[in-house]
Amino acid sequence: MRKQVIAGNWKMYKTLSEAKQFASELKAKQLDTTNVEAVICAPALFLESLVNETKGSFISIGAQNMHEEKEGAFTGEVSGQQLQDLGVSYVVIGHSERRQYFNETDESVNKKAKAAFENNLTPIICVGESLEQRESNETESIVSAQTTAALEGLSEEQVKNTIIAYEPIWAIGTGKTATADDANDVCRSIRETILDGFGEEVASAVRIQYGGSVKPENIEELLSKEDIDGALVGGASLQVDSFVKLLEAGANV
Ligand SMILES: O=C(CO)COP(=O)(O)O
Repeated sequence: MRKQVIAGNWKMYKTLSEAKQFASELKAKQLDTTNVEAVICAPALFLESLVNETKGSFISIGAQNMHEEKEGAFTGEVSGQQLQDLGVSYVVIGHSERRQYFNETDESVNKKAKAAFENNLTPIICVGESLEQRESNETESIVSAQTTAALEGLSEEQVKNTIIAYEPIWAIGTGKTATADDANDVCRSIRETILDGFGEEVASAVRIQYGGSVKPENIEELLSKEDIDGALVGGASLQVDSFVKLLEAGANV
């Protein structure tokens, strides 16, 4: 059975003191995390403090982006090497907000995925269609093309250790969630794309999250589906109580 991954994507929210407060409250919770991985993907500025605050606990820390080069004259950017050195263990790559506002492309996503593995970071690679694409029945072809491009040139072992987050753009921050069956159908099609490219063993190991208005009220149904192995959560990850409920749902699948 694949272990569930519940990751909070804090986006550009919280101050450092709020972030530290969140981590210390969450760490104090008694949670059985045998069947779930808990990840907080925070603004780069908070990563070092959060790694220190959560050391030895069930919580892992992730970044929300990285640059593909190891180092260089790239003002304002953060490298995989720098993240690894801080003790960060996950990195979100190709979030739709970065594709939309910061010119992230399938090609840069692929370069970043490779750089993540070079620095022992687990990539959470985001794919997803717009409302227009969904309405013209292009969802599976778009998502499949994004997945293929993102994973190009990775080894079987690396793909097994990749997390794919299926986030339909129209469901992000809108309160609209894909139905659990629709989300599962797209997650299954992502797994089939991986099966075609990398074979059965890899496809059955890779974890595929759903993201887009996930909250305590809808997570159980989503996680009950065969091909959904966790959630990437924005708004509902910002409060400790709500994040704990999401983790409990993951632990109880
Ligand atoms: O973009 C998301 C997570 O990466 C989803 O955000 P919401 O959960 O706020 O819809």
